[in-house]
Amino acid sequence: MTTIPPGLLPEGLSDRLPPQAEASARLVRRVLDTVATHGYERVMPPLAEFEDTLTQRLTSMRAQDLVRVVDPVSQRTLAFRPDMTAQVGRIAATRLAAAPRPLRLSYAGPVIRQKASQLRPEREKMQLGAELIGSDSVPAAVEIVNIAIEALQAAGVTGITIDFTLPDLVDMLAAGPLPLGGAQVEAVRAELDAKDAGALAAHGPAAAAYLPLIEATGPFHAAMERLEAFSARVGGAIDSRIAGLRAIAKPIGWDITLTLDPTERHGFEFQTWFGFSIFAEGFVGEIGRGGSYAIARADGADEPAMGFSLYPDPLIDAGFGGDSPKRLFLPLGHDPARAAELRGEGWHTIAALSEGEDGSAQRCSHWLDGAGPRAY
Ligand SMILES: N[C@@H](Cc1c[nH]c[nH+]1)C(=O)O
Repeated sequence: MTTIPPGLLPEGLSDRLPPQAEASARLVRRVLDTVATHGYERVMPPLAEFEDTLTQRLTSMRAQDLVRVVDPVSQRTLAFRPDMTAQVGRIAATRLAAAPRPLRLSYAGPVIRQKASQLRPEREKMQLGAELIGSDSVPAAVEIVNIAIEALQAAGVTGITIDFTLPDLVDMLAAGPLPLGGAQVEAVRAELDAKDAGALAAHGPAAAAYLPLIEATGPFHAAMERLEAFSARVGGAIDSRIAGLRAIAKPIGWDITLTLDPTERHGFEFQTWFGFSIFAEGFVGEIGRGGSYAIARADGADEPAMGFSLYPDPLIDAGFGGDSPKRLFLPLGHDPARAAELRGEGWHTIAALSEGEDGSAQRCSHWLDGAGPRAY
């Protein structure tokens, strides 16, 4: 058997080093502190759990996305969590089943997927977020979207774009005013994903009726007008969804760019009537996502919920939040009380352990010369 070099990690798993590890922790702290001010209390589910309990709560959690291991203790298959929302749902449906609703919970931690995405090679990602359990109403969506924005802004993220979507729109239309056969639904969804008008029309007149949805994409207000015109043509079938989207958009600040992609479903496998993606200027791919969904309760009923998750790793990789504090070298024999004061003022101190140490080699910009810091 060949030995594995000590520095080699499995594909898609990596170390975070200084200063990014601290930048990541700081961003997580700021986001969670902000959501806590809105009453969201933190839960810490385990990194792995029984595969069955992880996949039961959210219908879209497909077993093939999971990294699985056989637990030598229980002899059962365990899976690493690919998304903490499912775990929060399990907690809400079991241990906190009797807690008053709406229940507001927050979380942060690594999640692991079997396959990396097309945009990023990592299989382990930091995920953090908030879930509002007990409602999937428009006011719940307003709360969740605005807290997501506030938390990102408090962490220093600028140039935020929110892209709204209606994840179950095609299903709803296919079951109502624009009927489609079983196989046709999938074909229409695929062509809408590809925004391929020609291919959509080629599936026949029933499919072609969905063409205006391709046009109802882009900057929010113009796209909403096209969606309204479409709704009028199908007997006002999606008027209530449109009113919901308008109500959610209304309180969002002018500094946020809003867009609409009503049939976007990538990443919205379990969301119901409302979904949104979060982008930050200069970063490829989403940095967050959220929406409405249903949690399966122990009694078989579904409980409505609304939430968001952030994936801040792309921001951290790009150096976001990496502003390192000033480092001060403390020579042997320094005044510990003065050093404590300076730490209180924001310095990070690096204390000499032996004679002859060089503070600048420890990346210190200053050293403690008597009572005050002096630059190298
Ligand atoms: N956890 C979901 C987003 C979400 C949170 N709550 C509802 N939806 C995701 O990462 O795709």
